[in-house]
Amino acid sequence: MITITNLHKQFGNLKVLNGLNLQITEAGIIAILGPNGSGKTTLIKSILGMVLPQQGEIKVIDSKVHKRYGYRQKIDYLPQIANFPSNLKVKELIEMVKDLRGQSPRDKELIQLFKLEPYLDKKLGKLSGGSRQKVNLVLCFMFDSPLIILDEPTSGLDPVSLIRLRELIQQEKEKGKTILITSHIMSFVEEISDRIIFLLEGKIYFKGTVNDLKTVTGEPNFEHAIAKILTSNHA
Ligand SMILES: Nc1ncnc2c1ncn2[C@@H]1O[C@H](COP(=O)(O)OP(=O)(O)OP(=O)(O)O)[C@@H](O)[C@H]1O
Repeated sequence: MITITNLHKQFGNLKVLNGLNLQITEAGIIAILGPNGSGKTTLIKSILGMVLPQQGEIKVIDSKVHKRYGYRQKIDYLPQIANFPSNLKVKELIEMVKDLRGQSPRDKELIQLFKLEPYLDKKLGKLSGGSRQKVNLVLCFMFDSPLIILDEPTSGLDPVSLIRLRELIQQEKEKGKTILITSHIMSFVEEISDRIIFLLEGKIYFKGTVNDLKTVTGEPNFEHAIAKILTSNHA
């Protein structure tokens, strides 16, 4: 599904990705973890062709991504920060995205799931952070793509919405999709992930299951296992 070879990305003097190699061949839920600033979003944006690396090759669903964007039709993406036009109403934005994408959407079901009906006539600039995130989720899950990339999907959600999101992600996984996800909520990552990828110093430091990480670090608690990697590497 995704093959990344020798990926280098720096912003000015700051080396963020430094010869990163990654292969994702199996479907399922894969969490991309790492400390703040370790390059999770940069990696995701490189996969999406939104960040152009200095060196390296990325293939997604058998297409090389360099300056070709057709493959994005096969990806549903939830950005970490959604810059919605503040004067647009929720329903107007949803309609606009539906027109742009031109695929059959399932917006109604998702609006119901996240209880967004009372907000459809409200302007996006007037919504709370959590409600904006729910709109972001509706836009992302509205289409039926084989690859889903979620950058901090849990951001701002209340516990009930978190449970609904978790169920939704599980349902998408059961359809045989590949789902990449970043989150700083370790309990969410532990519950949902089939595999984790840990980024450190511009490379993949660890790849395996949550249980593999616990074994390798000798820490039965997931949060402590992550902390052990960070403290032993002075990250
Ligand atoms: N467009 C840019 N211009 C300059 N520096 C950038 C740019 N985008 C990212 N960076 C820098 O690259 C580094 C990696 O950023 P990135 O957002 O990929 O990290 P992250 O692992 O997703 O962090 P977080 O956990 O805080 O979301 C950071 O130091 C960031 O400031």
